[in-house]
Amino acid sequence: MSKQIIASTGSRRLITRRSSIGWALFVAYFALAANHHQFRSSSVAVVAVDPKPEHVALWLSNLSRYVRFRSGKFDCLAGMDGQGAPSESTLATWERQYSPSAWSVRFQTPDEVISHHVNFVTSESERNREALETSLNVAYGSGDRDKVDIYGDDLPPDAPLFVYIHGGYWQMLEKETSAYSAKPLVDRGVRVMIVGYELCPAVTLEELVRQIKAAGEFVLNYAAENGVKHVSMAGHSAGAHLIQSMIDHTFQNAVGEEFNLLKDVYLISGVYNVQELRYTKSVNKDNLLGIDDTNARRLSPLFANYDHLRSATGLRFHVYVAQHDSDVFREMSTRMSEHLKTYGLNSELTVLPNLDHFDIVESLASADYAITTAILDGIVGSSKE
Ligand SMILES: N[C@@H](CC(=O)c1ccccc1NC=O)C(=O)O
Repeated sequence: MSKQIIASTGSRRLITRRSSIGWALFVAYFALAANHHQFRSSSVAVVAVDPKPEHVALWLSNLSRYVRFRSGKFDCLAGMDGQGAPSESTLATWERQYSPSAWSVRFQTPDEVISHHVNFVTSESERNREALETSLNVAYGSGDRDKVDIYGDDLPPDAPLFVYIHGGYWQMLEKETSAYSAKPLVDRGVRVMIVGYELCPAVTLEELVRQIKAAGEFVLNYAAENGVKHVSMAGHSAGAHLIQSMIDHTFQNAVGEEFNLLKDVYLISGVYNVQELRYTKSVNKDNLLGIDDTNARRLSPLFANYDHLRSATGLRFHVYVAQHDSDVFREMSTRMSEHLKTYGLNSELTVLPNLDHFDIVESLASADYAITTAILDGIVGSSKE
């Protein structure tokens, strides 16, 4: 007994020295873990781990960014404001994180994922045009693509309205191939409107946001004129970005009372931060989106103010992301939902298992799919209130 006491007293200095070494190791481990954390949940700041000495400063800056993030003082996802272009390895990470087709586990190659998606959405949309009563190319603006297609036009004029804004990084796809959700909804009494819009680079992203606001005004006017009580709006990927950009303070003011007809917003695998996209060749070759240091943050819904929506009674956000979306996409959705909640808004995040960035919307062609039933439940739920 006394021997043990003597032994422990005698080794106290050693213990103290050991614990300093322990602390040093702990701090070093934490620095690496923080960097690794940023690598994984990379919308915080995607910086690939690189042991070169010039990256030590970057690690330290990432560590401080991580600490600021954990303490709630972090306010910029990319952390790129005023920091210039990313390193080559960081950019390579971003290219992959922002290439949804690289994350699908359904096919061997990203090209196969995309070509399957395009084939699927094209044939489903064609089928729906044949099967359903339509009113096509109803103009909301003067441009060639400033038009909507209406499905289920034989339903009563005041039938609930579902509006869909397709994705494709603001540069691909079109309303004609984006009507795959129509049948299960029309079959249950919901009129479906698929929004067309001009693509980049024919317009800049900034112009496109203005255009989508015109589409939104058109939709809500249409609803008001036809006695529609419930409008739901869904956007996929770039389309979710467009919805979140549309519903700003000016839009709400311009639309007036009719804004309150918008009840449910479905944000599916959305892009909510375009800052890193300034640099990615896969998305923004030759800056086809027209984003730069002056507008990238303003065009990123994650940094937008949604305080005005507190007055929008009964508005609910349903944020969905796929298990097989990339880290950046999952992080963006998580933070979008949290961001909305900070304004006291009703928002719920759902990570859908066994789906990727593409079948998360392809599945809207099925009546028993989680998002399809949520859309229908949202309408039935609202009518009971
Ligand atoms: N080049 C992209 C394509 C893409 O992201 C995409 C394709 C179709 C519909 C939505 C997409 N993503 C965002 O809008 C990819 O690698 O997956």
